[in-house]
Parts: sequence; structure tokens; C-alpha cells
Amino acid sequence: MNIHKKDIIIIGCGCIGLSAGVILLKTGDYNVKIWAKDLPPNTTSNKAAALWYPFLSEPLDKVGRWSQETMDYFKKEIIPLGVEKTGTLTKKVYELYRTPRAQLPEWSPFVPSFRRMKKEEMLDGYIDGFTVEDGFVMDTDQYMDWLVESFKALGGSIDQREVVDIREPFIYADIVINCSGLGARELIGDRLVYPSRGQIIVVDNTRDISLMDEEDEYQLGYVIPRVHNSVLGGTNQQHNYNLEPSKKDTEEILDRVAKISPQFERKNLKILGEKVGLRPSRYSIRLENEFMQDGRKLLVHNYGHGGSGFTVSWGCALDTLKLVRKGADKLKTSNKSDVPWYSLLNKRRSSSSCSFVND
Ligand SMILES: Cc1cc2nc3c(=O)[nH]c(=O)nc-3n(C[C@H](O)[C@H](O)[C@H](O)COP(=O)(O)OP(=O)(O)OC[C@H]3O[C@@H](n4cnc5c(N)ncnc54)[C@H](O)[C@@H]3O)c2cc1C
Ligand SMILES: N=C(N)NCCCC(=O)C(=O)O
Repeated sequence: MNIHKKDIIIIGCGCIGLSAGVILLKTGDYNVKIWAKDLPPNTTSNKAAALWYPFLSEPLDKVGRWSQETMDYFKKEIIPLGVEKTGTLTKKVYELYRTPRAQLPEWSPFVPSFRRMKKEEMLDGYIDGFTVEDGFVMDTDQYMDWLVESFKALGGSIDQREVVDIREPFIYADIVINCSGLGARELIGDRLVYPSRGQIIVVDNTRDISLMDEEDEYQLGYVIPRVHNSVLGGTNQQHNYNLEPSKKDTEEILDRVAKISPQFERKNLKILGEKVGLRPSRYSIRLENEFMQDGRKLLVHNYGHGGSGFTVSWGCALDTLKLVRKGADKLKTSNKSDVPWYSLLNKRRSSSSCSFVND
């Protein structure tokens, strides 16, 4: 531990906590430790599809900027490292509608390659849609392992431990980053965070374009081609905590993706497995500073990313760094000595100059 660097503890080892940790460590200004109850592959992040596309997260203007910054970060720092290392590929995505969509998504002005689909691109049965040429998809387990490796290579360390009382990490660090996802519900009592249950099916075929039938934001139909397989989805069941795959959901997902194109009919698919994750949904992503213990401690909140954690992860990590810098400057230095008051008595006897402050 380098004593000239500020110590930071991040609660959470999902894509949000790990991205924040990498950005903080890259500055060279901080010693960063992650404390997390569950580590990859046992996080929600590992259960994600995942592709770059804002979904089930607010506020849409900030989600737009964070998504664009994340796409830039992937293009500059991750895609060039190669798919074998990071499990990430650039993939075009089509968002398909069976009814006309007059409104463009509020986040679209932030994404240069976003446009409405052309007639000649449309799939049978659909009449409208949007596309992003340079989105990315990732094999989430491989990408999460790369994130852990990158965090550790930069000097970060990871302790598997549950935080029951938010004051505990402040014994060891003046700055704590709360990347606890759905866990914020218990950890800090934020009842505005709730689970939106997502189930996916992993199949062996890979395709060249991500296809998402977005007609119904609860009964989802999507096919996301990844490096070694494709993911079919999905569900969006609010306040559902069931982590077991449901046969009924599997059947309904298969029916929905078969409607996207006959090439995804059951007879053409080889199912490799199913995954369930609980999206950390909230009316708005919480990314803000909270001063604790009379302004001597800083808690930076970065949780509630719903269906867009990967899509906004690096944009939120960069804003986390800005919040740490802004908050650290305002921290009151503790007038409470770390040394217990009674140990000053000895000093008092040896030198009359010592003045000692009652705590
Ligand atoms: C089926 C599905 C598909 C998805 N597809 C996509 C997609 O295509 N694109 C996209 O951008 N997003 C997608 N998402 C959403 C994305 O997975 C989430 O937004 C993201 O994983 C949230 O990351 P996180 O790090 O906040 O949470 P998590 O991955 O849940 O990590 C939270 C961490 O905090 C720890 N923790 C919590 N409480 C405590 C505590 N008290 N003490 C210690 N540690 C604690 C946990 O153990 C864990 O390590 C999908 C989600 C699902 C379920
Ligand atoms: N725009 C979308 N439909 N995204 C769906 C892709 C998977 C996902 O984000 C989720 O299931 O949370």
C-alpha cells in the first residue's frame, strides 16, 4: 500500500465496481481495494447478454452521454486488445418494431452512428426500426474475467466479504464507492432499487447482427451473437427475485425469437444453457457524492443501472473519478486523532508544549 496515495474501498465486483476501480487506478493517485460478497462468475453482470444498447435505465440524457463515453472507451481501450483477450466484438445492432416509431430514443443524439433502419434492411413482419453500426457485444464471463485481471494488474486487490454496516469500510478508508447494485437495497436501505428479472438462453449458433424485437418492453425477443455462442432473450419481470430458470420463460423466449426470423426456429437451435439475473433497476441511476461522519468521510454512489450496466459502465466510471476528486477536496481533515487521547498523557509528561484536545 503506497502511503502517499489516498486509500479507496469499492463495494461491489460487478462490471460497475470493476470499471470504476480500473479508472481510479489508472490515475496513479489511489490505492484501490474491492470488497464484494459475490465475485465473478457469481454476479448479475455475469448473467447479462450483453451488448451495447441503452435499455431500462434513466435519466436518458445522462444515459446517452455515459453510453457514448462507454462506446468511445471500448473503441480506444478494449476492442484493439483483441477478442481473445476481452471477449468483446464490434457488432451492428437492429432494434425492430412492428408498429411505426415517430420518436427517436432520447439518448440517440449522443451516438453518431445511430439512425433509422432503411427499408431494404427491414426484416419480414417489421415496419420500423433503428440501428447502430458500431455497437459491441461481449461474452460476459470472458469480459468479466478480463476486467478482474486488468484491475489486479493495475495494483487493485479484491476481498470477498459482505458489508453489513456501511460505516465499516470507513474504518480503513476516507473514500468508499458504493457499486453494490441491487444490494444497495439492504446495504444503505435504498428501497427505490428493485429487481427486474431477466432470463436468457445460450445457443451454439452465432449470427452476424444483433436483432432485438422491442415491441413489448416486458416480453422481450432478442438474438445477440457473441464470440463463441449466441444469447436469446428475454424477460423483464419487475420485483421478481426468482433466480432459477423457468421452463415457461424458456418456451416463451423461443416462441418470440422464432417470430424474428425462421432461422431462429427451435429446430435450428442447439440450446447450451440458461441464465437468470436480477437487473438492479431504479427510477434513476444514482451517481452522486454523500458526505458522512461530519464531512470527514466520502461515500460515492454508483448503482441502479437497470438493463444498461455494460452500456454505461465506463462513462459512469469516469464520472465516479470526477466525483472522487471533487469530494476529496471538500473532506474535513479529522480533528479526531487516530491515536487514543490517553496515549498523549505520556507525551504531556515528557514535554510541556503538548496541548491535548479533548475528543
Ligand atoms: C438477463 C440480463 C441481460 C442483460 N443484458 C445487458 C446488456 O445486453 N447490456 C447491458 O448494458 N446491460 C445488460 N444487463 C444489465 C447489467 O447486467 C446490469 O446493469 C449490470 O450487471 C449491473 O452491474 P453492477 O456491477 O451494478 O451489479 P452486479 O453485477 O450485481 O454487482 C454488484 C456487486 O456488489 C456486491 N454487493 C452487493 N451488496 C453487497 C454488500 N452488502 N457487501 C458486499 N458486496 C455487495 C455483489 O456481491 C456484486 O459483487 C442485463 C441484465 C440481465 C439480468
Ligand atoms: N434494447 C434492448 N432490448 N436490450 C436488450 C438486450 C439485453 C438487455 O439489455 C437486457 O436484457 O437487459
